[in-house]
Order: sequence, then structure tokens, then C-alpha cells
Amino acid sequence: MKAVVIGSGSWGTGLAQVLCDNKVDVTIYGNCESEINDINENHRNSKYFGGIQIHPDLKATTDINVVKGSDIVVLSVPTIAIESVCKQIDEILDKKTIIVNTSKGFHPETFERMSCVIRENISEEHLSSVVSLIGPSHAEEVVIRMLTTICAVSLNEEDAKTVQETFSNEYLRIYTGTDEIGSEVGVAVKNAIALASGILSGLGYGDNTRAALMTRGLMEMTRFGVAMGGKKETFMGMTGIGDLIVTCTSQHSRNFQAGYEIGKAGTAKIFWETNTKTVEGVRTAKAVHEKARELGIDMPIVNEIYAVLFENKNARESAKQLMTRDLKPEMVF
Ligand SMILES: NC(=O)c1ccc[n+]([C@@H]2O[C@H](COP(=O)([O-])OP(=O)(O)OC[C@H]3O[C@@H](n4cnc5c(N)ncnc54)[C@H](O)[C@@H]3O)[C@@H](O)[C@H]2O)c1
Ligand SMILES: O=P(O)(O)OC[C@H](O)CO
Repeated sequence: MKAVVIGSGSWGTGLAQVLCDNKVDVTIYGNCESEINDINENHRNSKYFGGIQIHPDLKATTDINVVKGSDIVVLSVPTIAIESVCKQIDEILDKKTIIVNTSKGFHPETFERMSCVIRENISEEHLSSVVSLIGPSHAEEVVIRMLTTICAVSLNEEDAKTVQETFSNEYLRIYTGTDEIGSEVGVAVKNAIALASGILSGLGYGDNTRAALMTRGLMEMTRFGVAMGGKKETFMGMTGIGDLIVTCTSQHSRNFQAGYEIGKAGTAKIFWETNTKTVEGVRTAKAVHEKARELGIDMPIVNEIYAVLFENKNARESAKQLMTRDLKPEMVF
């Protein structure tokens, strides 16, 4: 089994180390020379993990030709880079390969899910199938081998099983699933809700507020995902409530952290001026806000996040708006 992980950031490094622990022949490809050198020479990826030592056998390269002959290629780059990375590797792949998607979000212009973007940009003769390996998993914890569970979701159950077997070990338990739509929508939309969780904490609100946000946020996620064609029960699992919990409550979450800074500042102005991190919920909030409007789906939380991020609305005003909007005899979902 030969595997290549594309992306030398936090999640790429975390997953590559899992494969290394599992004695899979794995190499990280990255376009950032300092990260590649740090991995090869110091057995660290200090930009993301500080002084933590990673597996000494983990190797990395800036040569994209490494994907040649791979059985599995794992994509661990931000959603905005998925399309171009697929085009790049499709020219080099030389056999049917399982492409493992780990990115959480939608195509910025077409609103397509990541598995669709991958299928459109990897030719049939190079693609066995797309398997999304997604769920509640902060790289900062996986890299120090904390117990974690995620899901291998695919329309191709055999490939999902291969991914399950390849990545599973004593600290990483992998379930399989077939609801591609529900799973991919869940892990994307939870990032927008996590931004709101951070905003509310930054504003000084407490546990009651977070419980309210997560409960109502889960309903919005579910309502939206079901309208997109996903199954309601998927939102009760790892790629729904599971990922929502970990992202809304963890200091590791970049979406939560970004929201927290916005809440503290009162508006998103400083965030826009200073952010350099991968905060997927920002683009997702915009995409979901627009899609929900087009489809006539009620998404009050996402709409307020959109207003704070893109219309410079005051965050406290947004929270007030959510608390005082008309009460309707609402459906649960
Ligand atoms: N970090 C986590 O804990 C975690 C967990 C689950 C899922 N994810 C998802 O994984 C995806 C990647 O996130 P991350 O946390 O690793 O981001 P990151 O910011 O830590 O790292 C991104 C990496 O991708 C590289 N990159 C960007 N464009 C590239 C390109 N065209 N070719 C090659 N490399 C490129 C960057 O140089 C960087 O090394 C996101 O969609 C995120 O939601 C992250
Ligand atoms: O750091 P975040 O907010 O991108 O969250 C990382 C993962 O998606 C958590 O499952």
C-alpha cells in the first residue's frame, strides 16, 4: 500500500502520522518548503504543533511526482485549493486511486461538495472512488494520539472499508457511512456554527448560550442538509452533532478562535485585516446563506453570522436579533 498526503499543514501531518504508525508507506507532499524541511530534518511541524515530536520515519517532499503509483491519495488542503490540486495530480496519477477527501466546506463559486469537485477534476481512469474521511478530530489531539473517532463516507462501500482498515488503530476508530450529502453538509455547516460559538464566548456569554446555539444550530444544519438531499439521521452522528460539539467547544478550533476574536472586538473588521489561518466557516457561511436564500430555507443563525462577517454588523446586535425575532410555532427540524 502506497499513500501520499497532499498538504503539509496540521491535518495532513496528523493523518500522515497515523499512516506511519500503521506502517503504511506514506509521504507528505507540500508546497511550503519550510514545513517540509521541518518535518524531514527536525521531525516537527512547529508552525502548527510547536515543539511536539512527530514520527521520525515520517517523510515529506515538495515534488508532486511522488503521487505516481499511489493506491491512496489523501487531500488535506483548504477547500479553496481542492480543485487546482486535483487538476495537478490528475496529470501524474497512473492508475485507479482512492482519493480521500478530508476538507470541510463547499466550492466557493459553484457551492458543490468536495467529493463532487474531486470527481469532476480527476479523470475516470485515475479514480477508484472518493472517500471522505471526516468527523470530530482536531489535528492537535490526533498528533499526540488522543482517542478519536471519525467516519469514512463513500458511495463505494468497498473503498470506504479499505480506508477504514488503512487508517484504524488503537487511538483512531473509523466508522463507515454512505450518506455522502448529509455527511459533507454536516461537517461544513458546523464550521459556521462554531464561528458563532466563538463570537458568543467573545461577547462574554456562557454555557446556557452555547447550549442554545448548538441545539438550534444542529436544527439549522439538519434542515439545510435534508433539503440538499442528506438523511436526517446522519446529523445525529459523527459528521453531524459529533463534529459540531468538538468545534463549538474546543480551544483548538480555528473557527471558534476566529469567532472569539470577532466577539471580543465587537465586529469582524480586525479579523479581516489580520487573519492568516484556515477558517473554513467564513466561506461556508456565505455559501450556505446564499443557497438557503435561493431555496427558501430558514437559517437565522447562519444569516446573522453572514451579516457579522460580510455586512460589518455588530456582533452583540446579531445576538439580540436572534433572541428577539418573532416566535413561531416551529417545527423541530
Ligand atoms: N486541522 C484540523 O484539525 C482538521 C481536522 C479535520 C479536517 N480539517 C480540514 O482539513 C482541511 C485542511 O485544513 P488544515 O487544518 O490542515 O489547514 P492548515 O492551514 O493547517 O494547512 C493547510 C496546508 O495546505 C497547504 N496548501 C494550501 N494550498 C496548497 C496547494 N495548492 N498545494 C499544496 N499544499 C497546499 C498549506 O501550505 C498548508 O500546509 C480543511 O478543510 C479543514 O477544515 C482540519
Ligand atoms: O480548527 P477547525 O475549526 O477548522 O476544526 C477542525 C476540525 O474540523 C474539527 O473536527
